[in-house]
Amino acid sequence: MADRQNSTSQISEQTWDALYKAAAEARERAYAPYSEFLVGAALLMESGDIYAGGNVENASYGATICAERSAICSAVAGGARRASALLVITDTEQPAAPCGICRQVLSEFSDDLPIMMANTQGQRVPTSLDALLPFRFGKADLDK
Ligand SMILES: O=c1ccn([C@H]2C[C@H](O)[C@@H](CO)O2)c(=O)[nH]1
Ligand SMILES: [Zn+2]
Repeated sequence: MADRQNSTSQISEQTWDALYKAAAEARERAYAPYSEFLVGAALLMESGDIYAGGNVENASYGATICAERSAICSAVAGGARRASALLVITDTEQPAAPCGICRQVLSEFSDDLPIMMANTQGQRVPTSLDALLPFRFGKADLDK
């Protein structure tokens, strides 16, 4: 298993800055009229391209799509598959972590994924998918 604390250091500060900017812009465009909790996410893909997304809520609350999954859908639609880094931004005192559903969806498109949890004040907390989702269920588990 990859280093739980420091996989974010594999990504340059310049790249994290680019991801922060993309995620913050996507957050501004999030559609969250019900919770008014705007979230932005930006993914660096192995291609080098960055894809971002905001949360997209629905009057049928359970149909809501989180920012992280919105970014994944955008990346897949753009032809990208493997993710190298994720930054998530919220307007909270402490940066918030991706929800459980998003952790599972991110797992489909990455091995260990360096993750930066950020807030609009500019705080950044490093973590990784290995730390947030140990003992993952994946494609290999479907082999009978
Ligand atoms: O990691 C998370 C957690 C929540 N949300 C969204 C879903 C919903 O629109 C709002 C409140 O839960 O925040 C995300 O986008 N990502
Ligand atoms: Zn989520």
